[in-house]
Amino acid sequence: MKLVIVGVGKLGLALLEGVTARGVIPAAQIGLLDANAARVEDIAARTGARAVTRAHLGDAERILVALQPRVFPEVSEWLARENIGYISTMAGVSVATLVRRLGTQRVVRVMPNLAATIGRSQTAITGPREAQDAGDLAFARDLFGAVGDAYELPEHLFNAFTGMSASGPAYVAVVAEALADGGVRMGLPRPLANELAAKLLVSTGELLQRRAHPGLLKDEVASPGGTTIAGLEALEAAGVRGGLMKAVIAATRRGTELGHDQE
Ligand SMILES: NC(=O)C1=CN([C@@H]2O[C@H](COP(=O)(O)OP(=O)(O)OC[C@H]3O[C@@H](n4cnc5c(N)ncnc54)[C@H](OP(=O)(O)O)[C@@H]3O)[C@@H](O)[C@H]2O)C=CC1
Ligand SMILES: O=C(O)[C@@H]1CCC=N1
Repeated sequence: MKLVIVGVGKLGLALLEGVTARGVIPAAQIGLLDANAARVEDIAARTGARAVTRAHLGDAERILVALQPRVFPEVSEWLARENIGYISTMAGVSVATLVRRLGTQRVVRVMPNLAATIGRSQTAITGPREAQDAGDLAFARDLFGAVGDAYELPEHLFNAFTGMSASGPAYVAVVAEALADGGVRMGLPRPLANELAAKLLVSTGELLQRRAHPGLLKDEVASPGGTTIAGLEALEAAGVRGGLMKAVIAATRRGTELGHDQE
């Protein structure tokens, strides 16, 4: 097997779907291992990947660890194998901790996001020299490059990347929900409001990619004395900018805490 995914939860499944949809690795060469065996059997039947047990782990070329950080100390006791490269998506868990608990330098720390499922993840990647020499870093670059954009990032920036980009879909979903709530408050039917909110985020994202600065788009929309500037005034009064900045700061700090917990 080219890859075994250990922990087929929300992210593990998103990666599996993204990878198999793009044919990066044939589904039959991907193993799946999770605490919930029935769920994995289901996913295996649906995707063509193989449900495996701990006994199969030695057959893997590489293992992708997509577990919650809190279970890693216990799982690492049976996960460690010789001659296997590991790729970890666990928030906060450092390369040093991975190396110590897995007993190998062949570790790659990555931080994708749920958009992997549609091939639009932004994934940070780092790893030590041994992971580079063994081809593990190149493997991760190819894998995550196939399900979005891969960025090699110094490890000291990983928690900031996590707090902004990996947690980001949740913040943006809250923005979408709140916009739709505003529309409903002003009389729009809920299905229409939800659809408009989702489309606004997609179209605005595409417009932003064409402009040098988000402020330019904001200025083009806001007419003097018009509706938008009145809305923007309300946003500033509610402290929305500071709130979003604080969300990234809090999530980054939480990443640091999670890392200390698993050392
Ligand atoms: N969700 C996201 O958007 C992102 C998550 N991450 C990181 O990826 C990791 C996974 O996140 P996410 O997918 O959301 O988490 P989930 O809780 O959805 O997935 C973890 C999976 O691991 C399973 N599991 C728990 N204990 C064991 C065990 N002992 N052996 C095998 N499987 C086990 C869980 O089963 P059960 O539910 O039955 O306990 C679950 O299916 C986390 O470390 C997170 O920090 C990184 C980027 C984005
Ligand atoms: O909330 C979390 O801890 C994980 C890491 C980034 C996104 N989800």
